[in-house]
Amino acid sequence: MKHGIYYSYWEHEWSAKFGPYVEKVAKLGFDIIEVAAHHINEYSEADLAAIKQSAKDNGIILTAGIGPSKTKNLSSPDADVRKAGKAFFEQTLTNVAKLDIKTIGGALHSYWPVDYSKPVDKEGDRARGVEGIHGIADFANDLGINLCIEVLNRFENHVLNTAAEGVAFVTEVGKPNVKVMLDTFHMNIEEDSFGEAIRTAGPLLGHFHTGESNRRVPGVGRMPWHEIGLALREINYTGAVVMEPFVKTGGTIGSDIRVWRDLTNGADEAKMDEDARNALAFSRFVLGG
Ligand SMILES: O=C(CO)[C@H](O)[C@H](O)[C@H](O)CO
Ligand SMILES: [Mn+2]
Repeated sequence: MKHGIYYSYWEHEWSAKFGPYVEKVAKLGFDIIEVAAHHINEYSEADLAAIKQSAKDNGIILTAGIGPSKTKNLSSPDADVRKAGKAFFEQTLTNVAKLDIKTIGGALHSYWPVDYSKPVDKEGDRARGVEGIHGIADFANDLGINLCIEVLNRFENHVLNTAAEGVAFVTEVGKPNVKVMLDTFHMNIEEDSFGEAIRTAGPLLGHFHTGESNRRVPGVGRMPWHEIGLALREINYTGAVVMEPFVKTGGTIGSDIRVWRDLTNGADEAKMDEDARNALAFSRFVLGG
């Protein structure tokens, strides 16, 4: 098991440059940095080459996260949007591969966060989502990338809210590089049992996000970490465990994540770093790896 952190912990915008964080997370002791792929198509070839080299020099693996915008929604009822989504993913995956990234996770099958001022068509969106993911899976596979379909809570997405729904979706897609992704923050809202949800995903679990129920770093709240660690060991999970803390107000990240109060307790960057380092030690101990 390898442990990582989403660099957005320190940032306010998904567009924030992730290059400088490679060295920072290495110094904190992480194995992985997760980067936002939302704006990767704006990086130059030279930028991508430099980041890849920095990861190599620092012994860091990169993974990618993405919340596709409404205009790139693979499950949209509008065929032009689906087409734009496919083109966007092909370009994004091509650039992601330049960083040797083997895992991209998020609401790849839909868009995020969902606009609930419009009527919801769960069945239709799900069917088009299966088709959309099926349509980009081989492209990703040829680049050596796994598509990890994130199960989100009801307030952020309607298509997949439970591990069981994630497993049914991924099974229907039926491609070896399309996997289920779970996140303890979302599971805490939707699942009856953390252990059971992880066992339900079993060998299909491709990526795992962690955070407390208020999205603070693992180890400071009331998440049942021992139960989660036992279940991950039971299914012999050897993939990435990426903590995804969101503690700062402001910017697009603050508003997309609905962070309306300072969850850092006024921490400066040094204290944020220390919190991340402590959360990593806690995660290695309780979850393994
Ligand atoms: O858990 C999440 C959203 O609540 C997601 O992992 C990411 O934050 C989102 O896809 C943006 O990268
Ligand atoms: Mn997540």
